[in-house]
Amino acid sequence: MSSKAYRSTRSSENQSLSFEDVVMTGLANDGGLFVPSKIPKLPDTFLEEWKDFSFNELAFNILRLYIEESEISNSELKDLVTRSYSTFRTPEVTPIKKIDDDVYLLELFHGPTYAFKDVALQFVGNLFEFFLNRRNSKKAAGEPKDIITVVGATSGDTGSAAIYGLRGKKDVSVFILYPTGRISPIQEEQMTTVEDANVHTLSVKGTFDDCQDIVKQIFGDKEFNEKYHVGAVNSINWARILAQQTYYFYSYFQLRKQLARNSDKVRYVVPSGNFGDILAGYYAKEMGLPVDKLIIATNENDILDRFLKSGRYEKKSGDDGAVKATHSPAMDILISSNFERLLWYLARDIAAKGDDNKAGSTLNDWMKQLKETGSVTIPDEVVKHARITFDSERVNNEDTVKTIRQVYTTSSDDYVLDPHTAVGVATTYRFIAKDDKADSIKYISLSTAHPAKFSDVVSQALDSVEGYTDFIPEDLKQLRNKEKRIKLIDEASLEKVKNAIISELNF
Ligand SMILES: Cc1ncc(COP(=O)(O)O)c(C=O)c1O
Ligand SMILES: N[C@@H](CCOP(=O)(O)O)C(=O)O
Repeated sequence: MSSKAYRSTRSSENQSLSFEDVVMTGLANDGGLFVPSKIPKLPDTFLEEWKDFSFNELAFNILRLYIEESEISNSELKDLVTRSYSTFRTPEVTPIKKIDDDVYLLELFHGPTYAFKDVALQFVGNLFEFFLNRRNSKKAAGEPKDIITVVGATSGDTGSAAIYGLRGKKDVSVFILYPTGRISPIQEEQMTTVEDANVHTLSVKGTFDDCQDIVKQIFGDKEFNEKYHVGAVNSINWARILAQQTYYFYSYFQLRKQLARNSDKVRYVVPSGNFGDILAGYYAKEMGLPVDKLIIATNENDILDRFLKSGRYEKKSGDDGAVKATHSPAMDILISSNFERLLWYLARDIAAKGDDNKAGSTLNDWMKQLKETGSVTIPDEVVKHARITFDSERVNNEDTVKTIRQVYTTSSDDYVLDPHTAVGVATTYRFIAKDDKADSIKYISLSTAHPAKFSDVVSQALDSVEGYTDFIPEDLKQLRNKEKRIKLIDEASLEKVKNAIISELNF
């Protein structure tokens, strides 16, 4: 099987789907996520040959390993990459920033919506347009055109990044569900002030998990899907995970250049919720990028940290089992959808001894158990295997605030972290405290959003520090003066969301 052919994590039959199929379908109709069963290997010479590549050149080369040339030619792919990253505020797209001798931040917030999601969603927006244009240009006059109705769930950042990636695109409508009152005011303004007629925001009374669940149910609704051609912008869409791999490579080479040596081990620390961002790092490592460890940093919604420590994947948080509202709200998630992709590889390589189809049926059983009982215990040998690559920590609100203050007061340039990034940096410092000093280890901690998006928490951390004044980029400040368009859905109900979508589409 080629690395450019895809299958569902829940299928126990041979499957070989194209990149276009998986991008445009989003979620498999058996409820599984699409994966390339074979992860491509980097060319032997990549460390030397790719080290001076620009962000765009690296992105092109990585994407090429996963997409057939017969689907997207070299010149088309180069054009998609160039257009996607021309919207960033820095030519480096995702620069790294040294905050002390052992810690570097990977700044992923230089795109249009100031969040790491832009790296993938600028590309995904252009991909949807590319595939739709090509399909529609082949239609005879009078034949109905292909359209896509994107339905996404957000805990704050995916929504605006998707909207900015898709606004005004021909034949695309976008519906974004977000939990009422559980996103920051700027995030809400970013999503609801966009005037393009193809953009719709639905504020749903419930949690992010309710919104994500409704989105997945909409994908499973055959009749609705056939009529409206539902598309995904969440990281259930493989193109999101693929595009997020680029910055692991780019940051690795930037670090090597700054250190001017190759001897140190490199670890990535990733503030995690839906497990998409760190999963991109897993692919990069499996492809051959020399990464020592991938470290999951969770807030108090800690399903991932609990899994690595106990082997039990269990949907609960806090004493009452409900999702906690934390200082890093974009990670207030009980079930991490992309974890299923990692479990598939672990099941295939360990429990199913390399058999793709057996891995599909194992995964299906695990996911059924999780749905029916709220938890699943994964076999020991599988968990042990996961621990070779992954480690984890859980960071509470107090430590999040402390870390923002610590980095601001100790950095030479008064550096301000956003609270999600602070969860990662707090985790990084805990690992440094327990490191084996015989080894030289460098940490790249992912900085996933601009602090201005979460100014309440940042103010809580820094208002009492002498000399601190908050900084909000001018374009974000301007949003306050714009009119908001919000449709309230007063219950987390599939029917109510579907009806809202249908009535907006027919308006
Ligand atoms: C700012 C921020 N940091 C971290 C995360 C967690 O990333 P992931 O859901 O890919 O694990 C999110 C949400 O996706 C986010 O918006
Ligand atoms: N934190 C996310 C939640 C959705 O995750 P996704 O990566 O699957 O789109 C957000 O900000 O919306």
